[in-house]
Amino acid sequence: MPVASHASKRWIGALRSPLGITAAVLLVAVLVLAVVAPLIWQGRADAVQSAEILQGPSSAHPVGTDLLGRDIFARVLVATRLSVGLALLATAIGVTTGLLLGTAPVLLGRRAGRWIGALINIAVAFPALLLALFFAVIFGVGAKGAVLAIGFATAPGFARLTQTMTATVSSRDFIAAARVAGIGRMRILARHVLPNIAEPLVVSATMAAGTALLSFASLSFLGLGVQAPSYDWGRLLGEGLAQIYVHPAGALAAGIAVVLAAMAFNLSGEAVARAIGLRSTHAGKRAETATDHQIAQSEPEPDASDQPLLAVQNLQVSFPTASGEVTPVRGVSLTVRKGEAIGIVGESGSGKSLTALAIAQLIERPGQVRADRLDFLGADLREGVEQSKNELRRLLGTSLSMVFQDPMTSLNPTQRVGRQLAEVVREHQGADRRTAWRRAVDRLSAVRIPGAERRARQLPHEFSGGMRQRAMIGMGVMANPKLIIADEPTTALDVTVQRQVLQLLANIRAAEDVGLLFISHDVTVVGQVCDRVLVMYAGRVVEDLPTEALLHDARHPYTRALVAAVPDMTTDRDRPLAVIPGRPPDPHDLPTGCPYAPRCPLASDQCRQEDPALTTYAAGRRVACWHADLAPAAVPDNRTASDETNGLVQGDPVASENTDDQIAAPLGGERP
Ligand SMILES: Nc1ncnc2c1ncn2[C@@H]1O[C@H](COP(=O)(O)OP(=O)(O)OP(=O)(O)O)[C@@H](O)[C@H]1O
Repeated sequence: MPVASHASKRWIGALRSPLGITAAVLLVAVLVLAVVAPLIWQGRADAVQSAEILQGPSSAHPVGTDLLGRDIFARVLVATRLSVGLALLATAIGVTTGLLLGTAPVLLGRRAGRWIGALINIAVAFPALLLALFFAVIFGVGAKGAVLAIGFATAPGFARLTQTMTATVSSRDFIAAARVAGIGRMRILARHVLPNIAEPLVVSATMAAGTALLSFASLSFLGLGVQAPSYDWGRLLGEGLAQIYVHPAGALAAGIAVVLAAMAFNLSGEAVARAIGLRSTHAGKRAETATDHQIAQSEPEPDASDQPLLAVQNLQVSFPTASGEVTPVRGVSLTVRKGEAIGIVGESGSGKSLTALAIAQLIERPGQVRADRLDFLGADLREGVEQSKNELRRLLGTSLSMVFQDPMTSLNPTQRVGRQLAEVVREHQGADRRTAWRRAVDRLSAVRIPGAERRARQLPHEFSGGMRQRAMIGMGVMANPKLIIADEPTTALDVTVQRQVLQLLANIRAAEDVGLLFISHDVTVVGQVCDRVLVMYAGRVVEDLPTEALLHDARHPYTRALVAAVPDMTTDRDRPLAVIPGRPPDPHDLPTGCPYAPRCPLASDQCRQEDPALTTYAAGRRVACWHADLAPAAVPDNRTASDETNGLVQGDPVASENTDDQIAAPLGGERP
């Protein structure tokens, strides 16, 4: 298989390098000696020969003899088992404890995680050897105490590393998708988090073994580790040091053994890191060229006939700040019916994504979601409302899909695509492995991935950007969702692939009668896909209108400015693109009155003093503007001449101020 052969080539390459060869030879020698040395040389090492006390090196005793005439070389070889064995045991204790502490935030939730994080921070601040000495005193003198001491001293560093990497992986979209899919914490940890952090952990563990070996030798040397009559390298070093002026070779032998064994572990860690480093560079390059997003998934639930799929009233999302609270979503109301596509459009920061995340129950503490109503398929999703968590989890997991935007984080890079799709039906429908796999291949074909059977066995980096996105949509429809929430699903794609993906979403909606909540900053794209459009500004819906009305009958000056900023075939290409001047307000510092007033060409004193409510002025049409009636009823055809009326300025969006927040028309975009 190409993946396997590629991976094995890298490992073979790393193993054949001078570093790889040295590390492998040293490690194998140390491990073999640890096993066989006591079997072969134990008798010789323990044989007391009073006639040969403190002899120098000779052919019979290569590094001489000790105070009791015992052969030091044989003793150093025999001590390999205890020295290496105890170091490995201490490392295992350290790694396990570190893993448990580092993954605690994922398993126990944020609050417990914060306490444990604080504990780790305190522990990490102490040098490991100092901690080892501290624990050695607590656990008592002897090998057992030293193992525990070194193990617990290793744990904080490992916990910190695990915690950091877990947090990084946890913020990626495939984890959010798994959570929407209702996959439990333990399983997310085992299937999605640990495989993605395993490689650096293995490298650190190998290097930690080298450090544990040195620490153990130090404790034994100080008399806190292995006690007579047992002996390890640390103890032999101590004994040899007493005679160093008589014959230095005796002391050196144990010292060299410690150095060589520690090198064996550290170099092995380096070699593994290099093999992985090659791989990450490769994967990174592939990922850079990829573009896409992601879905979580779903499964059929009997639908209550004409009840809306999703009913949201006065949704608010807040976060605590140093001076109180900021509320980036300030009272959004919307309804999505079966088979209906609703678009949410607005500039960056208007609260579109937070609205989607709040609906999918993905706002994490300390974020707070409040709503007068938040019903999905008749179930009340609001926090604190008496609901069985398991039922809610199942409902969201089976009936709601999320498609995310981020091209880099859409699929779990360590799992084959087919397996990721199959997991959805295995989790919620208890399908057996083969059935789930067949369904995954079937869904990949349904989203027009050629050679679905073969592709299902590949890893995400082998897919092109558009293909990964289609695979994500395939995952989204693994279990027949009732609602798909797509957050900027085509932003990172080129125009052709974008069109294919939009078509695919439209087909799925038509064929499966799925509701779609489609979020985009691009009014053109929303116009192509949706039946209705909600325009968001500063955390509120400022206009709600059918897509047909978007072009010629929008009433809010902001909507009109968004539409007018999109170039079309009649746009004068010699003039710079039109942009909306100024930037959206900061949710921390909203102006009094209508938040759009500072940018609005129609703003009056009333606008600057009173915030207009979203008001229904015709069936299915709502607007929040004091001057909705004054606004020209349509965008005139000659948009260049009318840009001023729409509040646009001519300017190079790249060169002008506040570029990021302005709507620049997509290249090659079409009018809705
Ligand atoms: N965890 C958070 N804590 C505090 N503020 C947040 C948090 N997440 C988002 N915000 C703020 O909420 C506002 C709305 O964010 P949101 O991501 O919903 O915007 P958006 O309209 O989706 O923009 P974009 O198109 O760039 O994704 C932004 O000002 C953002 O800085």
